[in-house]
Formats: sequence, C-alpha cells, structure tokens
Amino acid sequence: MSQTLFEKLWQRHLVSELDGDTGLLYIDRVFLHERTGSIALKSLESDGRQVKRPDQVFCAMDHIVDTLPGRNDETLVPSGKNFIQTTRQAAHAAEIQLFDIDDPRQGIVHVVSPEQGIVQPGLTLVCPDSHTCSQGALGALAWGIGSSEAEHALATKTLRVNKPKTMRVRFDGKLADGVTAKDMILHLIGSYGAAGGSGYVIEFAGAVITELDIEARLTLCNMAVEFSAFTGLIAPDSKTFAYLQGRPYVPAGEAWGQAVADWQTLYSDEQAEFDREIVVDCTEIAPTVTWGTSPEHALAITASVPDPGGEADVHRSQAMTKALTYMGLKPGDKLTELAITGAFIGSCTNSRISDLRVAANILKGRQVAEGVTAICVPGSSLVKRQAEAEGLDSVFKAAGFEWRESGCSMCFFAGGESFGYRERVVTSTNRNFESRQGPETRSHLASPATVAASAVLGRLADVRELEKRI
Ligand SMILES: CC(C)[C@H](C(=O)O)[C@@H](O)C(=O)O
Ligand code: SF4
Repeated sequence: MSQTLFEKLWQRHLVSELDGDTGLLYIDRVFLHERTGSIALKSLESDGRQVKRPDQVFCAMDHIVDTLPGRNDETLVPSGKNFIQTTRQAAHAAEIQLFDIDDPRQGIVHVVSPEQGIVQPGLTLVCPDSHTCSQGALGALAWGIGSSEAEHALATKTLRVNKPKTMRVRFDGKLADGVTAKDMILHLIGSYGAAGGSGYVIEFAGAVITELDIEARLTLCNMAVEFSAFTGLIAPDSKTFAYLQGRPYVPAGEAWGQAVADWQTLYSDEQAEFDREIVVDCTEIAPTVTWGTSPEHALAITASVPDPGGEADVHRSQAMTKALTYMGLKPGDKLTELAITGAFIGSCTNSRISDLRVAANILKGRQVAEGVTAICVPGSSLVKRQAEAEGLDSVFKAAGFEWRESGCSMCFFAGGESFGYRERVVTSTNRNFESRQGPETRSHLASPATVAASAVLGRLADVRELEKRI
C-alpha cells in the first residue's frame, strides 16, 4: 500500500496502537536545553527515575547564556545562573552529553543537532522546545514537546502521540533573486494564516525544495510551528546524505552505506494520499517581511500596511487593529518607509554559516545606518569559528555590527538581553509576538538578506534595490 513519508516514519516507531488515533511511539533521541530540559532532568531525579539511554540524550546551553564576549555562568537573565548550574549538575549526574558554555560545539539546540549529525533521516527526535520541527528538514520525525513529556521520554524511550493528519505543501516554480527559504515560509503563513497547518504534519516538497540546500531547508521547517503544524519534514535526498557524511554522530565505514541504503527508502510513494495539499508558485514570492504581531502578518516588502477594515473575518480584523497600535503603524504606511533602530541576525531560524555569508556579502564595503543597533549572533560556536576563518566577522564589525558569542540571545526576551522599549527591529528570527524581543519591542521578521539591507538603509528595505545600486 502506498504510504506518505510520515506514515513510514510512524509505522517504524509504533510500539503499540492506543485508543483512537493515538500511538505509543519509540523515541530515538532526546535533546534538552537549560531552560526546559533542566526541569525535566531535575524532576526525573527527584522522582527517583533514571535516563534509560543516556547515550541517546543531549543537552544544549543556549537559551539563558549571555552572548556577550567573555561570558561565563553569570547572565543578565534573572536567576539564570541557577538554571545554568543546575543543568550542568543534572546533565553530569545523568551522564548525558552536554554541550556546555565553553564547549567548542556549544550553540542553539536546533543548530547543534544537525551540525553534529545527531538528527538523521528516519529517526524520531524530541526536545522540550517548539522549534524542534526545524530538524524535520533532514527527514526525521522531530517535534517539540513539554517538560513532563520530556521526562517520560527520558525514562521510557516512548511517548504517546495523537496521530496528526497529513498535508503536503508543494513549492513549484523558481525563486526570484533576493528570495530565500525565509521568504517562502513567511509567504505561506501570510497566505494561509498562522493556524493554517493546525492538526497536520507537513511534508514540504516540489522543485524548489529539491533546489534548496540543507541549511535553507532547516530555515523552512523551523517555522512549521508558526504555521501551527505538528511538525514539518522533507524527504532526504543526495543533498541530505552529502550534508551528513562525516559528521561526528553519523554512522561511518560500512554502517554509512547501510544507513544511506535505508534512508533512500524514506519518501512519499507516488500514489500516497495526503489529507490536504497546497501548491505555492514560487515565482510569485517577493522578499517578505512582517508588519504586525503574528507571523501571518506577512507581506511582500513592496506592499503597504493593510487596513483592518478590508478584512472580512472579525477576529482577524480586531487582531490587525491591535497589531497596528502595538507596532505604531497606520494602514497605508509603505513598508520600505519604516525607519528601524535595531537589526538582528541570529536564532535557530537564520544563523547558520550560509545565512552569515549572505548577510556579509551585502554588508561588504557598506555601513550600518546611524541610529541603528545591529547585532549578529552566530547559531553555534562552530558557525562562529567558521565565519571567523572566512573573515566574515571583520565584514560585520567593519559595517558596524556587534559580533557575539552563540546562543538564543535576542531572539526571545527572558529578562536578559533585549532591544529597548518600542525599538523597531528587523530580525531574522521566527516570532514577532508582543514583547518577544523586549518590553514593547516592535519586531519585523525577515530574511538575513533583508535584515542586512535594512540595517544599511536604516529602514525596512527591499534587498533588490540595494543590489541594483552596487
Ligand atoms: C523557551 C522555549 C521553551 C521556547 C520554545 O519552546 O520555543 C523558546 O525556544 C522560544 O522560541 O520561544
Ligand atoms: S533561537 Fe529563539 S526560537 Fe530558536 S530555540 Fe532559541 S529562543 Fe527558541
């Protein structure tokens, strides 16, 4: 019988069918971080339970650590030092692999996992963090869970899961210049709404997905959760195998060949049926930014702020009005005329080496506009080192960007690092919720290319207008 990729992954991991559409799934890998993972580890410890397979559990230090140069356990996050030290102690006691602050492999969990080859095609991977969906880009079933579920997975290697419906989003056509995976996902969410993927596991497919490199696929899957999907995934292909080969946790020698032979069976059969299909014509996508406080408030950079009066859905219209007030905007304001005071390149969405290369290419020989605080936070310490080896740090610094240590940093405000009150920030992150980057900060989501171009022009910018001026 024809099966979707998701069904293949589900069947491989099904330990037993429970009531209704619920299954007990085998969990191959658990990733933790110091904010929610530490809670799961401590709670397990106080219940007197053990981590069943410590060799398959990993922990990152990313959410609470500062990203200022010369950092240590001290952090601006209130009671953050306690989280950091508790995590370290609990990870050591449980004998799991911790990527600690001073570990050269330290970084944001969803950057570190693919980088180390911990996530692999065909595996189930869970993490008490909503953006675990990023890792589906490698053909794994990877999804975000809560701390108590993490505790259960750590102790039993299993989890109860309500089987999601299946959706395929096919990206056809070709991407125009200046348009990236970030623009694709913002465009999708802008077109179908932030709840558009609710109840579904989404397979991203189509000619444009085949063209995307692995880092771009990670960016795309990263925001599946902003579309309210259970998770996102992409069938592994020769690019996936080439990306993984030689990474520390990936099978080597004879086992590599066997692994690839198995991974090659992981795709949706031609006749497989999905509960829903969406087709997106990529030729229509322009560089896309958000104007409001939901990822669905996304528009082409050439557009103007919309009028809530033109929205038929009452709830949407009310949310738009509220967003306009919060963002300090009026209907009709041209997006490219919005002056910014902050620019941020970082987060598990867009802080990998390819993102930094794109941004640096735009910043080369240019200066960040006056009055703009611009910050770059590489997604992992390895990305940072690679960027430095390529001289990208010098480009960022010469342009006027701060060059930081790796971590979640200003992607989300945890009481520590932030942009100031009502600052207008263009950001390569994934959430533009109220106060996400600091009290009343106004966040505009965009690709790293758009962030770099906007930093230079001091306003939201169409990267294509800058390219023309070279
Ligand atoms: C703190 C953590 C649980 C949270 C998440 O689940 O996503 C964070 O990473 C975020 O992006 O808001
Ligand atoms: S970088 Fe941001 S979105 Fe990603 S895990 Fe950290 S806080 Fe969450």
